[in-house]
Amino acid sequence: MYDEDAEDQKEEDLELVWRDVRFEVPGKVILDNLWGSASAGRVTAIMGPSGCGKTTLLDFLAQRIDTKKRGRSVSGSITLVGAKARAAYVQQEDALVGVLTVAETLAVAAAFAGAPRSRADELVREFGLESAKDTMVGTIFQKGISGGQKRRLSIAVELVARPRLVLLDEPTSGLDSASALAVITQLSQIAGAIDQCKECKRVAVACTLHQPSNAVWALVDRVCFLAAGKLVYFGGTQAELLDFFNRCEHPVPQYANVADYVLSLINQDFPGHADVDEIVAAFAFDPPEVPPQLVVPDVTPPRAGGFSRFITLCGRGFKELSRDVGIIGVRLAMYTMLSALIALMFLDLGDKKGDTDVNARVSVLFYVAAFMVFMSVAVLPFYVIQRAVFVKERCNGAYDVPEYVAAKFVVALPGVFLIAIVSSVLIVFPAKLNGFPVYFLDLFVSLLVAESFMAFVAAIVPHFIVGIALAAGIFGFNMLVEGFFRVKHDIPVYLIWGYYYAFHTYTFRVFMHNEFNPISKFNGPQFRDGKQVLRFYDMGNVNVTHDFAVLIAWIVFFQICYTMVLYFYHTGRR
Ligand SMILES: Nc1ncnc2c1ncn2[C@@H]1O[C@H](COP(=O)(O)OP(=O)(O)OP(=O)(O)O)[C@@H](O)[C@H]1O
Repeated sequence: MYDEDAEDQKEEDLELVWRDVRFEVPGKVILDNLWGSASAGRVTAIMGPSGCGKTTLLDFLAQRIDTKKRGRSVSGSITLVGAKARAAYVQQEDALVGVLTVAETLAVAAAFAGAPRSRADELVREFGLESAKDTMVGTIFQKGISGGQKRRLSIAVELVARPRLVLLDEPTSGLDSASALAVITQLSQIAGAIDQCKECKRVAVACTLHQPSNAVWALVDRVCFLAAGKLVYFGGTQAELLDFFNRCEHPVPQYANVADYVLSLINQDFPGHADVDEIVAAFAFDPPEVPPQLVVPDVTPPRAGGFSRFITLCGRGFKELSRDVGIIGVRLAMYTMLSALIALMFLDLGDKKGDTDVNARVSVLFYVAAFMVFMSVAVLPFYVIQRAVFVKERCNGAYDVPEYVAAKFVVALPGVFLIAIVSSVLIVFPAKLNGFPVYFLDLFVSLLVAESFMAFVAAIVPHFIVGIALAAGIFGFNMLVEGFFRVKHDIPVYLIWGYYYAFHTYTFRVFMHNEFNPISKFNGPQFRDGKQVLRFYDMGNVNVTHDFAVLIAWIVFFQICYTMVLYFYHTGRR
């Protein structure tokens, strides 16, 4: 976005000017030679009927259009005149961490930005969020603050770093008229730096708006009306506007809501609209001359150091983990219940030495390697839900991809450890299986592979339902070829690659080796000792260290894939 050069910080006001903006996708011109500006101290509204290109224009101004996509043509200039400035973009959808309170959300935003904690308290007051300060934002399990409070919080989060240019997409969408007025009043005050601190400077605010009430309209200083991607009007909201529509022979009726009137004139989706092309042509207005200095490189917003951002991410992640029953509580309950049932099913198995007991041991180990690992799919929806927050924060420059991935991995460790230890204790001791430490470590590392795989899958799928289907399919295949249903030398040659590729194979082999290698005697006619069982399953030469190394390599591989997908595909550019 827009850069701030501290050395060159000028005191004068700034103005963002856009000219000749054109955006075309195959078969459609979405923005057609638009111009306009947003200047400090003013609220500029971008308005027009649904689908006219408001969000696209805002995305263009925020440099969030993916110009490299095939078939697209994007042109036009954005010029920042006057002081160099830092920009903030508030997207239409609220992407907030549900289990944090309002105060915590702002404190985390302040920590990412390297701003003092007092800045968070200031914003709580400025945005009228004091009564909801200690209330959670809200999750699918727990109702939190209201929609209006969420909107205000989303805006406040982006203002932590005191941007000089604020772009907002539909800041009043879904709000009742009183809340909408409160939000625009706040933005108007920020624009004019009214009642603000002495280091506050005037701010340029540009936002898209739908149907403003008269009270909201009175707070808008300039308006840019669009229709089907074309500029219908840009200028003041009072005499200048009335004058223009008078000249076009569409005078605004006395006492009418001006915005409603203009919107109904230019909305070509319904009958009763004016000849929009005529109005567009009538708006023959020369764009203002723009001084030559251009300041539009990518912005790196002010932020704390990399390690500090990583610590903030870990702190927030642990809070999420401890508060969101869905992430770990439900999974822990599932694993505990299932492990207890396994223990009941295979009670004292270690004391029994018949052939059917060999079968029971192999079965329980296969079941744990296959199904207990499979249950990791439960975490996938949470990764997908968290993605929206990641994209917003990354796009707004709060942190970079590597620290996010590293923090997510660190945060996952205690939960996976807890699940693995609870499950291992509940199964190994009642069933009297061998080698608790290796059994536990195998389950722990395998669950981490599955967790890393889920993170990767969650990053590549459009929706978690697709992710669950994809992960279930791949896990199903892995189970098929891991050496239980058919021992390695019986797997058809065209599927043997699956045996080596499936990480389940290595989990199962370590379990088997750990269980059967120490058993010196079986009573059955088929098996005399554990080594014979291992040979039967083509696992006589298993090297536990090698298999652990393969599992760890899978963790690293999936984490790298996860990082790459986030880096290249979740840029926030549309
Ligand atoms: N990448 C794209 N490819 C194809 N069409 C697009 C693309 N981006 C936007 N559009 C189309 O361009 C038009 C303008 O979209 P935009 O979201 O900017 O409208 P809007 O004015 O913000 O609408 P609303 O008020 O309903 O949110 C829409 O018809 C949309 O479908």
